[in-house]
Amino acid sequence: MVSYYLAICLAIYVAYYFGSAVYYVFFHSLSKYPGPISAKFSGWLSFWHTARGDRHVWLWQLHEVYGPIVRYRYDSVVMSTPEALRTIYDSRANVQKSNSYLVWQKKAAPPNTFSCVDKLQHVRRRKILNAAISDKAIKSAQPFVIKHLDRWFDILKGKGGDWSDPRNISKHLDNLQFDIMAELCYGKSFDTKEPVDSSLKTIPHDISQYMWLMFRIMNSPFVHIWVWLKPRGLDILYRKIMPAKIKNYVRFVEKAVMERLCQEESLQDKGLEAERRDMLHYLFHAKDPETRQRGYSQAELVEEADMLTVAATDTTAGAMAATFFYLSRNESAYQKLKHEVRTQFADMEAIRLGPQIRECKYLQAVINETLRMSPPGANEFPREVLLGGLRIGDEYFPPGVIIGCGFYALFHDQNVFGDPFVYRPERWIVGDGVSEKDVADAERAFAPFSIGTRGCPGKNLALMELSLLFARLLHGYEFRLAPGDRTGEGGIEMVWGRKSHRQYQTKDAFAPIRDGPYIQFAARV
Ligand code: HEM
Repeated sequence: MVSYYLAICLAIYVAYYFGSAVYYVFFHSLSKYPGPISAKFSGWLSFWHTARGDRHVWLWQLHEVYGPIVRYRYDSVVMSTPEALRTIYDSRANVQKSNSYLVWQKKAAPPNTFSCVDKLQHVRRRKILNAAISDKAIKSAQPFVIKHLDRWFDILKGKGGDWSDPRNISKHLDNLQFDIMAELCYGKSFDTKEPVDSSLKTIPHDISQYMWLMFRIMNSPFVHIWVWLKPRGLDILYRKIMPAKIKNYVRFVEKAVMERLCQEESLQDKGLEAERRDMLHYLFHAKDPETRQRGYSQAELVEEADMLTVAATDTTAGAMAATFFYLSRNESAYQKLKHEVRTQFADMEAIRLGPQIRECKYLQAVINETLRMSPPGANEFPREVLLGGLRIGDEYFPPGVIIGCGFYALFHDQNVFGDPFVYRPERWIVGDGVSEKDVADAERAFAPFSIGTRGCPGKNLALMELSLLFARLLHGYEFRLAPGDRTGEGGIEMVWGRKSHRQYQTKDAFAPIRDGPYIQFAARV
């Protein structure tokens, strides 16, 4: 009897699956768009590439085969034109983050700024966050950043004029960036970069693993069920079965933030000014622009500080690792950058935010070109079209459709960049065969921090860190690729789009999962 009912259930399920497949392939509003046949009625192909870590490359391949608009899931399309980029992520676009972002919320409430989907709720949260990561806050963060950078150079450099042992730069940068963000967000230096054993050393790695897991869930065919179950017991269950390391980390963050908040509260009660002006200080004092009351409750502060650390660690450390990869393989770029910083600044002390560093055009070009070749945010940042629909050029997308622009794919579009797999910082500087129009066209197709109200609030902090790191390093030290190292390179045996040994290969987990290159350091002689 049981097997009879099971057979009926299975038959209903199979009939439903085939019925909906026919609907999605032939009658859905996206059926006119090209794409792989299995992607037209399911999400499994997208999930398969997510699980392999090559989803960003796969989206690029799809555009190469099918053109600028591709249906890559039954309910989703990607576009790879500058116009699509500028329309979809514009503040006024009639879209919101897709519901799949809800997988990133640890608890249903309070949501953090990143995973908040509701547009109105996000506007309020974002205004408060902008006040906390203002230019003033970034300037106050500078001494903390410099302190960590200089100590990091000191740890990595060799003795005298000798080259140091080869260092896996990804691992060292994870620890550097985590120390910087912990100092800014939790008000504590965790010193995971120090050459001593510490149980905290693996935390950046644990954060990457957490992102890798969540990104796979976000792009899985069962994401809607996951999101539905979250407030219905899944969050509690997930917290229980969370890997011990992540659990420890979450507890650790809560404790650190609470301690720091107590300090701020006690100073406020005594009417004293805080000496430490880290990001947590600004988050604590951030006001809701409408009510003029404190912007965050304690629970929201913990959530926001944690979110900032996660959002900042792998993205910025990934961009730094990629810059090491490209500079250590491009002698001319390395020499030009070294020449620029050594002529622009009399000594390392002078290397700070300000007009002098803004004049380092080659430094900015190196950063741009790295973020183009290896964008830390490489996916298509999916958006749901809202009531009223969305028009992009001649295309109309009805409400409910998911739309995005694959950042990696667009930044490697041959129509815009000509030689997209070649590392050429010069493409960002007018002169030497590069016209103003060339630079303007490239800039229009390039937004590694995204744009609009959901663009990255940490952009200036990340750019400050990248500029200070490479300007100070090349002023006071030398570095080179460890002889024979090939870690992180593409290769002929890899999939189409990963074949160049001069491109840094990463796995997309919303932020990049990476390894190498191995770098040697020496003091300037
Ligand atoms: C090179 C480094 C970085 C890159 C390339 C980058 C890129 C991005 C991109 C593309 C987005 C949009 C994501 C989306 O639409 O889903 C984003 C959002 C965000 N980023 Fe960054 N980011 C970087 C560093 C940082 C840093 C240092 C912080 C914090 C201090 C940060 C905090 C955030 C937050 C909070 C959001 C969500 C904003 C919102 O939804 O309103 N990021 N970032």
